[in-house]
Amino acid sequence: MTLEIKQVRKRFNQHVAVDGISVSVEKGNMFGMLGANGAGKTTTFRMILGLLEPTEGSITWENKQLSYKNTHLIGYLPEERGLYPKLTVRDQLTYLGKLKGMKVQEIHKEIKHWLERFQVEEYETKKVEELSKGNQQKIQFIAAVLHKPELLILDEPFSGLDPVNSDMLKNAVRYLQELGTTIVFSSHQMRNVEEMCEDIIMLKRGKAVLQGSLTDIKRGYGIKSVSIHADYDLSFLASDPHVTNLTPIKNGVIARVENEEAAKAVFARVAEKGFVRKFEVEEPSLHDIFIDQVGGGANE
Ligand SMILES: Nc1ncnc2c1ncn2[C@@H]1O[C@H](COP(=O)(O)OP(=O)(O)OP(=O)(O)O)[C@@H](O)[C@H]1O
Repeated sequence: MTLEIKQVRKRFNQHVAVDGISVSVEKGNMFGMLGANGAGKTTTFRMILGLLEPTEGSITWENKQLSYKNTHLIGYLPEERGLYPKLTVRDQLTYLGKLKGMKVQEIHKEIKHWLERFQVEEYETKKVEELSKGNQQKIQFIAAVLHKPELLILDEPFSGLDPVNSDMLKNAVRYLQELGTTIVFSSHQMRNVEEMCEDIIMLKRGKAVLQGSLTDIKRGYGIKSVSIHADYDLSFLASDPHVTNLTPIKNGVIARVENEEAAKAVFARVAEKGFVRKFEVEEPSLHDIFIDQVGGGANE
């Protein structure tokens, strides 16, 4: 394991923001941290970065205690973006690269590479304040990865980006993962997490309510979504004891059931009524699981 968070608690006066979480992330993995607003994600990131001290527990990177002095190892895209508006993109990135101990020549090589990758070469000599919000976000991302960190922490990296820029950033994150970077990110957009992460933790008021491989979580999660198409009215399923929620769709319904046994019982019922055109049991989406576990707050 590379990043090891063991039984970490963080208390602010009487308020427990993170309540005994343990997380292990292997080298080169992409790990998703989920939770509603105020669940404790940013506090956990700040503890990983050594900006906050855990009240209890430990955080290690390759078995060594992490501290703010390890910043060359870590890249961080904070949730609250902050660049110097009056500086040009090149001066800004050069300044930040120097803080990470990079040589100017190396910094300029990396700046060129990243500006080209993000198709914003023409902004190199522009002031940050002249850039759109989405383009500022790309620059801030570059600032986080310029020094080729081993561990990359991204707090809501895709928020506020249009679909094209969001894909561009996702590809950049995948590219860094291929180079061996360990990546931890938070997102309220469940689809992004489904697309990108192998393992996740879902926090609720500082506690882990779900944790592990995304595939196992989905497979093992009781609730299933059943898509049913038939030529007759399926609204009678709304009162079926096995159906917890029924949504009409074109040509049929989506029924939520607790488990496979319930799905079988529903199938028997609809088959009894007549010909079933489609009966498909799907794993729940991460969005469904989030709503079920955390009770709202996922922005899709
Ligand atoms: N410095 C602080 N002092 C006191 N309370 C704090 C401090 N920082 C965070 N908290 C509290 O800790 C809890 C967790 O906050 P945190 O910012 O970690 O949540 P989050 O999961 O990142 O939320 P969001 O999705 O809104 O960014 C919140 O209740 C917050 O008010």
